[in-house]
Amino acid sequence: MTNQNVVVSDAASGIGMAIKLAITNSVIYTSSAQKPPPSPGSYITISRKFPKKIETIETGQIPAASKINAWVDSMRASSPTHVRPAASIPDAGDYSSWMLNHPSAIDKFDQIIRASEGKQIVMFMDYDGTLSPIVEDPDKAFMSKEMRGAVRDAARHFPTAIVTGRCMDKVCNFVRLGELYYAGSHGMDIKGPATKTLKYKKNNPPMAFQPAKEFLPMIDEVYKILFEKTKSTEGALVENNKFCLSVHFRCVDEKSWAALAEQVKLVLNDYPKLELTPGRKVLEVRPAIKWDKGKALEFLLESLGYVNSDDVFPVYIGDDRTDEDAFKVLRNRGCGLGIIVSKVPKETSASYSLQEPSEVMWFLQRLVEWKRMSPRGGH
Ligand SMILES: O=P(O)(O)OC[C@H]1O[C@H](O[C@H]2O[C@H](CO)[C@@H](O)[C@H](O)[C@H]2O)[C@H](O)[C@@H](O)[C@@H]1O
Repeated sequence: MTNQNVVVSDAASGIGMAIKLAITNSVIYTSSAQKPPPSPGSYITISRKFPKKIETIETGQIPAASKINAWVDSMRASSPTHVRPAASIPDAGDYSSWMLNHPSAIDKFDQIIRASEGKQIVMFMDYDGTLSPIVEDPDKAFMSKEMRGAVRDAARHFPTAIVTGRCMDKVCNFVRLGELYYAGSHGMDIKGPATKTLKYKKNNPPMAFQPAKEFLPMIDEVYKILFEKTKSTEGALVENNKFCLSVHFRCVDEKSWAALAEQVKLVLNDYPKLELTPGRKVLEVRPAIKWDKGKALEFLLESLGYVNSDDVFPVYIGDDRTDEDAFKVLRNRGCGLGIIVSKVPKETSASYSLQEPSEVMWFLQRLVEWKRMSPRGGH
């Protein structure tokens, strides 16, 4: 284990202790020794539970062929267009028994509302495959006007965050709603709403957090190398998501997947501080630090002042493997719930399911309608 990638440090430690994070140019200093002079209004006070430092993860060396095959299988399995026999999904069982364990969040809407009683609902949503349908060209993954309206309405009543693998600029361009919290690059680029005052909160202090800032030059370097190495593979696409990269396989002939994955891994062998994770017909290159969508969810909850699990009911909706980190956090905290967006049985820590983005929209609309009708009139 190496500590070279530590970007957050804290002279004082202690669970649940209130600290002040000084935000300067999106760098967070948590030790008074390192802090630049305070400027008014540039602090957020959060009750912290975070590690003193964000540790790196050992990524190991050249993977065996079995690992490449596992990635390829995983990418194939998470494809919505790939028809698979239920028996090929380990431990998932068939669809109906899977649905017993992960019932529709629409069918169980009343049950969900009862569970949230007396608590502040906080909405977390993934972008691709959750708010926008999966399409071949990542630059054309637009969300519909109706979906934008549903998310806007949700944000009027509940703190609402988008947690995505996309870089901040891209997701903001797609969503175009200033009243949301955003966690781009798989939670490695967090910012609060541009809108000054929201209904559910009197003050919205400026918020920003970039725990992998020091990886920027490395990510840029690897982007250029991967771009060069993969350009001869028809259909391959490397997307720069600022703190992460996505190598897209969706338009590559499946027969070439293993070779492409091998090529990517060979490049990564020279960068042990980066790791590879499979997604929906994509291999994600990420800094090997202990920070993910689950940590981003915890950070946002605590920044919003919801330290106590009894006061808050976080709802996280997502469709991808990277969303599992957030589902696990909710499961372990024993508060709120995870909703997986999937038409097929999947191994998941989510407790409910929705089939596709149109159902996500419906769920959001129903939630807003319920809030409007509730006795406290949307508070
Ligand atoms: O965390 P997310 O918001 O789900 O982002 C994960 C990746 O999503 C995008 O890729 C996926 O959607 C594309 C557009 O529909 C699709 O072409 C691709 O096959 C999917 O993997 C995005 O392009 C990636 O950068 C994100 O990391």
